[in-house]
Amino acid sequence: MARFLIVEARFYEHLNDMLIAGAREALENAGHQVEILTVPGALEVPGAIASAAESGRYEGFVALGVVIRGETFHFEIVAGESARGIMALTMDGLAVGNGILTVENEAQAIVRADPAQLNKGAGAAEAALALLAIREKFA
Ligand SMILES: Nc1c(NC[C@H](O)[C@H](O)[C@H](O)CO)[nH]c(=O)[nH]c1=O
Ligand SMILES: CC(=O)[C@@H](O)COP(=O)(O)O
Repeated sequence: MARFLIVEARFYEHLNDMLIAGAREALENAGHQVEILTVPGALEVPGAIASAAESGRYEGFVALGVVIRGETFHFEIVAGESARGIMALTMDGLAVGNGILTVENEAQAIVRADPAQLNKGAGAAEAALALLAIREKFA
């Protein structure tokens, strides 16, 4: 049993609830413990994971959120920088699955977040599980 922290950017509540449901189910079905930490937006996710990792309380992390393209360049900043921050944590050796959707519209997000459709929350949880297994293999 490992302890996982889901860090969710609660920018689009209804979409996040679906991502969380998928991720939680995947982790709990695999026998792991899950806690949830909520931050305002995708840009806060990497920093929150970094702070939680310092506590030493968690073996793995799942980043969840939705970034939907608006009218300005802001989309590129939020989507790119959140992914860059999460990748930096991964390269530092943390087991982090990235389930922050970066989409053109809400319809694309629903298909991807819905556990009955593409279930990207579970996909991110499975990625975190895979990285944790690799960490343990080379420990
Ligand atoms: N536009 C979206 C954001 N923007 C907010 C930022 O993530 C951040 O919270 C703010 O700039 C304060 O630092 N966040 C999302 O998760 N999704 C979006 O579509
Ligand atoms: C992440 C975004 O791009 C979005 O929410 C911001 O929208 P806008 O570019 O229309 O200000």
